[in-house]
Amino acid sequence: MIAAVLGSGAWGTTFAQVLADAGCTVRLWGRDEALAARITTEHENDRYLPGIVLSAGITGTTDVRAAVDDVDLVVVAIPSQSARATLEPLRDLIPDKAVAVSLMKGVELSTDQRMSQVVGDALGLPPDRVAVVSGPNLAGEIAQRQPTATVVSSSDPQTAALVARACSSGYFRPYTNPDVVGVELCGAVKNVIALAVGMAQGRGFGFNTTATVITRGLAEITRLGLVLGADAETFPGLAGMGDLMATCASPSSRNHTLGKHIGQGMTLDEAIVATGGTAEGVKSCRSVLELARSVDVDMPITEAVVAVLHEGLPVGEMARGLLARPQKSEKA
Ligand SMILES: NC(=O)c1ccc[n+]([C@@H]2O[C@H](COP(=O)([O-])OP(=O)(O)OC[C@H]3O[C@@H](n4cnc5c(N)ncnc54)[C@H](O)[C@@H]3O)[C@@H](O)[C@H]2O)c1
Ligand SMILES: O=P(O)(O)OC[C@H](O)CO
Repeated sequence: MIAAVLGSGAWGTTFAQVLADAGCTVRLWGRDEALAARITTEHENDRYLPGIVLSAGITGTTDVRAAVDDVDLVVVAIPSQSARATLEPLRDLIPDKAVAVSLMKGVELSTDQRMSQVVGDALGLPPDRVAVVSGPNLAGEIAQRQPTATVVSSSDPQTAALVARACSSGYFRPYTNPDVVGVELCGAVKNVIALAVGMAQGRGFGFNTTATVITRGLAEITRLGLVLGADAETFPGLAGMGDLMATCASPSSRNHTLGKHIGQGMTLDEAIVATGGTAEGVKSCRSVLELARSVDVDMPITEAVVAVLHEGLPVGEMARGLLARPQKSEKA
């Protein structure tokens, strides 16, 4: 199979490597010409994955037309809020046989759409030609070929199976799941929960607080997902609990790290610079909250993250506010 990966950041480059190791010919598109040349000739992406020797089966390019010519897979790994504008000009260039794959974990501001919806809209593809990949997939570990599993989801089982075959290797094990809504919401909202965990840890709180935020975070992801038609079995799976555990535990998670900087007293601008890379939850917390409000779902942790990052709530007030809410049943 021939794959074009759009976005030569940490995850796009790592997934290009996964595809190459699984036997695909991979064209990795990015905007930086010097970096694209180094990917092709030196087999390295020193900006995002320093120290990793990339497979010789990956060619870097800045020519998006050439990248998608006659491909079987168009894989998208750019920040969620930039996806639509980047993809729309490619609408007439996607081969009839090709399937699009979103690696992004966000919700679009202004439309509140999940990224598979944005990709389908922007490229003019029906849902059965779009898949998503989401799970406990920290790029730095996978780039070192450490073993992990993931979830490939599409409304069309054949599309999911095709993408799973394309990325399956000795260290990367995809499971398929038809619940696109659940898989994508898990990926987007766990970033918001990881921000909250980071904030708590930055304030000096310990494991009980971390476990509380993760567990109640999963409860709020589940509440939103079920109202939007997701399958309850997705949430304790790899895309749900699996990814929450990885992102909330790892110091290499950008969302977790950014939250920690905020907890330690940085402003949002300072924390973005200190973190580097894309922390999707910073923007998606707003669209997730909007989505939740549109279907009348209570998401107190998400609401608190929005209040701290975008509405001036002092981070020291966050725990007090969450714990002062009225008593309720754990199952409500
Ligand atoms: N890094 C991970 O471990 C990881 C794992 C799974 C999913 N993801 C998701 O993958 C997506 C991409 O994350 P990443 O880690 O690769 O981010 P990154 O910050 O490492 O790289 C982003 C890439 O997108 C490019 N880019 C930025 N704005 C652009 C624009 N307007 N048009 C075109 N290209 C643009 C950047 O130059 C860079 O190459 C995010 O949605 C993230 O949540 C990341
Ligand atoms: O570094 P983060 O916080 O974007 O998380 C990376 C992946 O989504 C973990 O699965």
